[in-house]
Amino acid sequence: MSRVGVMVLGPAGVGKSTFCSSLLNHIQSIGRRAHLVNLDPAADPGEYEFTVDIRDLISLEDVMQEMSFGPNGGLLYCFEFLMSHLDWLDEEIGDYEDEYLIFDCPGQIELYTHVPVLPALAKHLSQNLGFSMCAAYLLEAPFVIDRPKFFSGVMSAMSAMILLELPHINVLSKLDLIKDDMSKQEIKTFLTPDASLLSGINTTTNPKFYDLNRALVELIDDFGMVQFLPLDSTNSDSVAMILSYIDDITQWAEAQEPKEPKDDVFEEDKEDDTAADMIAQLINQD
Ligand SMILES: Nc1nc2c(ncn2[C@@H]2O[C@H](COP(=O)(O)OP(=O)(O)OP(=O)(O)O)[C@@H](O)[C@H]2O)c(=O)[nH]1
Ligand SMILES: [Mg+2]
Repeated sequence: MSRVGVMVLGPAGVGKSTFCSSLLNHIQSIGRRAHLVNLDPAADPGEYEFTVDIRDLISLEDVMQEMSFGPNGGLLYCFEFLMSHLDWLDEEIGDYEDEYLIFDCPGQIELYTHVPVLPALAKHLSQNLGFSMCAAYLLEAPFVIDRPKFFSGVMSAMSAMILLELPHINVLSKLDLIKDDMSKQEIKTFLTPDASLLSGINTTTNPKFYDLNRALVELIDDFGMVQFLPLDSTNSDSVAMILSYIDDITQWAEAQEPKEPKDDVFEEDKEDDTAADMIAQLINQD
């Protein structure tokens, strides 16, 4: 028996809620159980059907009206309020077993870079409620194909990875919007960033930043943990491929009924092939 929690993170508008909904639909379509948990106190009312919704506890609109906070201060207040009412969350989450809970998070970047509320929440879910937690950090492809923006996105992804200390995948969303306009090789450079990015970024920045560019590229290369999975939320195969990675890092399969060792090996090989095929197909590779 196990329960998995996926925190879907990333800057504003990158496609988090769309991905959460596509992931939910896909998990349900393959006969598994999943639920959406909304952690965005400013989400549009009625856009998606959430099983658990922070707006039932506190909404940003009320906080801004009653406490005279602005949107960012109000959001932090909402999270602090949630952290001091975790018994509410525990009760709402209940006793789901063998299920996925998909946490749709707000797009305010400070939540992933230096405010410690999300790490504290993730810790509560894993240590006190027994969730196998992971993070999916989204950056949108049309934004990050501009090299300097790609670097700022990668730094924010690394920052979330370090702050949250969770098993982590990075996702390059909205790939459908760029894949016809870029070469396969270029897209691959963004999916698996390495030292070859340096020449690309130097052509678009002032020479006085070359040393900084080199230091950043070396940091990303040395860190060696930044890779992106391609996502087109309208393509169910793409969502299936990302789910196979989430299953892997949360050890979903291991927690299910034991299988014959021979079957296990076969299934693992098959899954790896499917993921590699899918990535190649999404970036139009042979
Ligand atoms: N073409 C394309 N558009 C997408 C994709 N995913 C999301 N979008 C669009 O991008 C816009 C923002 O999507 P959301 O899912 O609301 O993004 P979000 O990250 O939840 O936004 P915030 O919660 O405001 O931070 C919407 O218009 C979506 O339809 C995708 O894979 N491809
Ligand atoms: Mg959203």
